[in-house]
Amino acid sequence: IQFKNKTVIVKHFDSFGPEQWAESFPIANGPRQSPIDIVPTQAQHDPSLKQLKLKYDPATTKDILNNGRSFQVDFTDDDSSSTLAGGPVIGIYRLRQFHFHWGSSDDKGSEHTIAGNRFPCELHLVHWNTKYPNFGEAASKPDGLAVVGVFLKIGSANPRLQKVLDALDDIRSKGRQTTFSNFDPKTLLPAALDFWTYEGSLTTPPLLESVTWIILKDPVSVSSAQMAKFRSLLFTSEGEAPSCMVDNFRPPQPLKGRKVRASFK
Ligand SMILES: CCCCCCc1ccc(S(N)(=O)=O)cc1
Ligand SMILES: [Zn+2]
Repeated sequence: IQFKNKTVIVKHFDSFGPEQWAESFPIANGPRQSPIDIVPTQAQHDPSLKQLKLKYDPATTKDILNNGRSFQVDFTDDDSSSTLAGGPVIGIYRLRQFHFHWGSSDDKGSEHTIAGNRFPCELHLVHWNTKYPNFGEAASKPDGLAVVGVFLKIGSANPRLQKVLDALDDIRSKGRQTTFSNFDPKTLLPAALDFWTYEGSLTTPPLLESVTWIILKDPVSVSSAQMAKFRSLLFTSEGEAPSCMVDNFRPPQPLKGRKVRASFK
């Protein structure tokens, strides 16, 4: 908030897109920002990368929330019932939440792109390193977070998404939250867990450079009708002039010399 000749200028991230974030978060122009454009021919196959080990317990599902930027399904993370290990990471990372990014039309929406190709939607499964006491602490460490990214491409309706999409009616507006239980995020993943990996950041403020990104090569399907359901959410709270929650993706950022490794040939 700035006071200028007695008028108040209030800046919210939500009403200021990615181009303005650097004003409040200089790290927006940092050396390891996300997302990036992945160029498969320039990724280096690393045979030393381990197999990705994802172990999710549906009983850790806590709730589903519209946070005004996306919607997320939260998981209890006070024990290691739902974890990520192997792949590029050392140690055990606990699942905290998953959320999505999508466009106002099917030709855009993903944050990462593949050789310039955009997908209509991208799923992020957010995990934190158990060498730190909690998510908030981990979020500020260079090896604190690991996010698995999954592309969604237009095709047949995805039955695995339906339980999530059916809950959206209860969380249309910012700040709305409802119970959500017994969900296995593994059902949202493709059959093969081949991935690209690189060191990056959160893709929304505070843009902290604490994320080991693990982007799955194979997309999962979503139908255009299901995409319309995502677009029925609102950025705005009840009582505010409604604004459809669409285009909540940050565009690709400069690679700045980083190497992208592939787990597959
Ligand atoms: C100390 C508070 C940090 C809150 C960080 C919330 C957040 C989580 C994941 C992502 S994303 N899109 O990179 O997966 C962005 C933001
Ligand atoms: Zn995200």
